[in-house]
Amino acid sequence: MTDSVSRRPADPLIDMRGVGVFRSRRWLVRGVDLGIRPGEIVTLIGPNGSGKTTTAKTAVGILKPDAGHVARARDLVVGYVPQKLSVDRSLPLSVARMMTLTARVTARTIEAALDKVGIAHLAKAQVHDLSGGEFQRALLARAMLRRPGLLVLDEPVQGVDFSGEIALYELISELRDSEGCAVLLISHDLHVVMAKTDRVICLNGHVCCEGSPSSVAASPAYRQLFGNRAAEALAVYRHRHDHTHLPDGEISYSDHHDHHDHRLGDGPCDHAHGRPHQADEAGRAGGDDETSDRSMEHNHA
Ligand SMILES: Nc1ncnc2c1ncn2[C@@H]1O[C@H](COP(=O)(O)OP(=O)(O)OP(=O)(O)O)[C@@H](O)[C@H]1O
Repeated sequence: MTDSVSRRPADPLIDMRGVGVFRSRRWLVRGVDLGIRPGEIVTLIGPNGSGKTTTAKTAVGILKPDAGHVARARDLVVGYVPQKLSVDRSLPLSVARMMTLTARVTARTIEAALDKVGIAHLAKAQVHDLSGGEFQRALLARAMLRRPGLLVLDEPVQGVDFSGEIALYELISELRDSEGCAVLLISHDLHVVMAKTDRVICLNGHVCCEGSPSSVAASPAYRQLFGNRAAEALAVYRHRHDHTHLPDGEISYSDHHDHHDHRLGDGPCDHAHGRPHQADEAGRAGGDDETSDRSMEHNHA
């Protein structure tokens, strides 16, 4: 069920409760709670196929949930940059022209939008000549033309090298500040993206855990993994995986709770009640740690 609600300033832009998406006789995601407030940067992380794109698409209304409830602010404008884009980069197409494919805008508006993302000088360049980072910036500029209240970026650093990744995340954070939009980011990059993220949600068919990156970045375990230099600029998220994913999408908890109740909230996470794990202020998550194992694989620092 999907609702649209009129919004007071503090209300969430998106509020998903117990959302499930069922396709091809299985739950792609199940029991997902996700809230996005105005101006917030929320990052969805998780392994391939863990349901990040499915969750984001359901959040913005591209997919209809088969269970649960999604409420969206009635006046919400979404700028969505998908993971795969239908722009054929081999066709002759200038950057400025690409900007007009999804919106009727003046040359001046295009120039201003490209300027905001630092590629005003590339307006006449061919899309197929752009570097990975420049292309992502052009896509960002295009999405911003709608003046979105929520910018959704599915893997925005594809084809971008490590220093380009950092610059792009910085740009996303600057855009949030200058344009006042919330951002929903999807990323594999556990370590880089989180320095610019307010809240991280780890997905694996359901919400495994969530928390603030700063609490995690302060963790001694993180410094041990990535070193002090990395800790200053980057952050990683650790969590205790204390449950088993059953084939039917249900979650079995080691503490005998065989159904889950993954409520989003600001308070501490109580695993005894089957809620997603939340790192404490010192970033201690304890237990076995598959997320930080993955983050080690992604560490280019
Ligand atoms: N329409 C569909 N019908 C059946 N299965 C689907 C459909 N869409 C996605 N899936 C499957 O659902 C799972 C979750 O897909 P999704 O794209 O949401 O994952 P993801 O976490 O974004 O993955 P990645 O990091 O690889 O992009 C995958 O196993 C995918 O193959």
